[in-house]
Amino acid sequence: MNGTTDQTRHQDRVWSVAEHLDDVLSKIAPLDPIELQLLDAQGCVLVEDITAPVALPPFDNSSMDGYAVRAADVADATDSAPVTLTVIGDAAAGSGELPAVGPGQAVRIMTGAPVPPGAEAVVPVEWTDGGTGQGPAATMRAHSAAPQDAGGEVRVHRPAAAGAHIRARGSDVTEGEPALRAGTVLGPSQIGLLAAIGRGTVRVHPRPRVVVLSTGSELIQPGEPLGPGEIHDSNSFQLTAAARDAGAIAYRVGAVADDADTLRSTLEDQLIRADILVTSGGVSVGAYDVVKETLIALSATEPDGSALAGATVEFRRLAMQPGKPQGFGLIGPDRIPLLALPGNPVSSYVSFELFVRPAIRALMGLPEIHRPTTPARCTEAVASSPKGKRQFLRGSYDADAGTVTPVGGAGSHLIKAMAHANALIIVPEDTTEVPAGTDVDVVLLG
Ligand SMILES: Nc1nc2c(c(=O)[nH]1)N[C@H]1C(S)=C(S)[C@@H](COP(=O)(O)OP(=O)(O)OC[C@H]3O[C@@H](n4cnc5c(N)ncnc54)[C@H](O)[C@@H]3O)O[C@H]1N2
Ligand code: MOO
Repeated sequence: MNGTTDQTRHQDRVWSVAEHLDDVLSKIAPLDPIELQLLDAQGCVLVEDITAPVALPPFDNSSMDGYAVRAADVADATDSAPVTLTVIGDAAAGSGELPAVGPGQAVRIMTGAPVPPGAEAVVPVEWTDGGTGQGPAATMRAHSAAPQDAGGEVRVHRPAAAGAHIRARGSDVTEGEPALRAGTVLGPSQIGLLAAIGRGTVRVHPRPRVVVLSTGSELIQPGEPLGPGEIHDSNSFQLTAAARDAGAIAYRVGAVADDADTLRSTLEDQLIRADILVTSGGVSVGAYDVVKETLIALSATEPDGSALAGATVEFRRLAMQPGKPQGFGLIGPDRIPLLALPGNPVSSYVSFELFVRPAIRALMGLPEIHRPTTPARCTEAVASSPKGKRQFLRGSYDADAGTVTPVGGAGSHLIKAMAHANALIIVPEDTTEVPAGTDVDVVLLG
């Protein structure tokens, strides 16, 4: 295959945003499931149906601090004629051995403690004198200060029907019941349920490991002083943060100089820990666009067992602004997806949001892979938008007002405007201006 001719043919064609996205997603499937500890599985998609091996609650227990009693004993209790019961002991949460409650007896019981045999109801402490003999109590006295309250007598001022203030075994989950279905995204409450039914680990699609690599000989690590012509590497930070935000485990590789050998060896080194590779810069038509040069060369090489030969990365122009030049393909023996994003900071971030984020979420098997889009009234006019390109302008979306206001201009170097925006305003391909007050679609950035 003649790689250069092939690439030239692809460069003649302009791809729509949807075509490029479809191409990326068509080559991505959810990662093979693995067994993870509960907290490591947060945000991941369950791949197994989970059946509860135990009932929840596992035993009848009290929902109040009070006294476990026989219902008939307290049926006639009133403020003016309290019923006096003999306290035969305490049932605290975690109590294993419980005294049996006979006629005329009560067990002092704490919230969550098992209901002792013989008891049918719990009378809250506020409906009793708490063992003090001094009228209705507000609380129990601490066991350390008043150990005698675990015995003696209690006066009950109100009746409690059978079952009152008792949480029945299995009233939440019955043993053998389906607890969670495969496909569930594990949030805090799902993780809580899994823990409650005793699961320590679960099978999920793991979070993808995303390696972010910026390129450019002008790039300096933040914190270091700049020399002539140099700028700080912001893309690798922004993209790594975006990868994390999308749900990935992200690794940031410091900026690689515009040198083919360095780029090749860095890619080789990074492949081992990547489920997806993201590069920024070097994809345009300049004389030092090393990402494009290197990956086209590797894609023109037949697979030969070496780490990078036989890659299938294509470079193409998209009908969008920012983000026109893009590269995408598979690389390495494990056919790792690589997305080569343009270097302009807004271009790389917008490209990430549109193409890399859905790819990460597809690798996780998530049901929702795209950012939500909503209509909004544009408060200001957009004087011009390039014909034939879908433009993504930075915007400030106001959910209460249902409006969006453009932030900064269209320039793909406007880092501050991006940082002050919370949405992308979509100006369709066939729209060249947007009068103030027009309804537009906006992508909500979180
Ligand atoms: N003759 C043409 N020139 C350009 C075209 C074109 O069609 N014809 N396309 C323009 C468009 S659109 C874009 S987008 C850029 C893409 O360029 P590259 O991907 O090759 O990116 P670089 O040249 O490496 O950098 C562009 C710009 O962004 C700055 N940059 C790069 N990396 C970082 C980083 N990690 N952190 C912060 N800033 C970064 C870089 O210094 C440049 O200013 O090409 C246009 N040119
Ligand atoms: O995509 Mo370039 O992204 O228009 O600056």
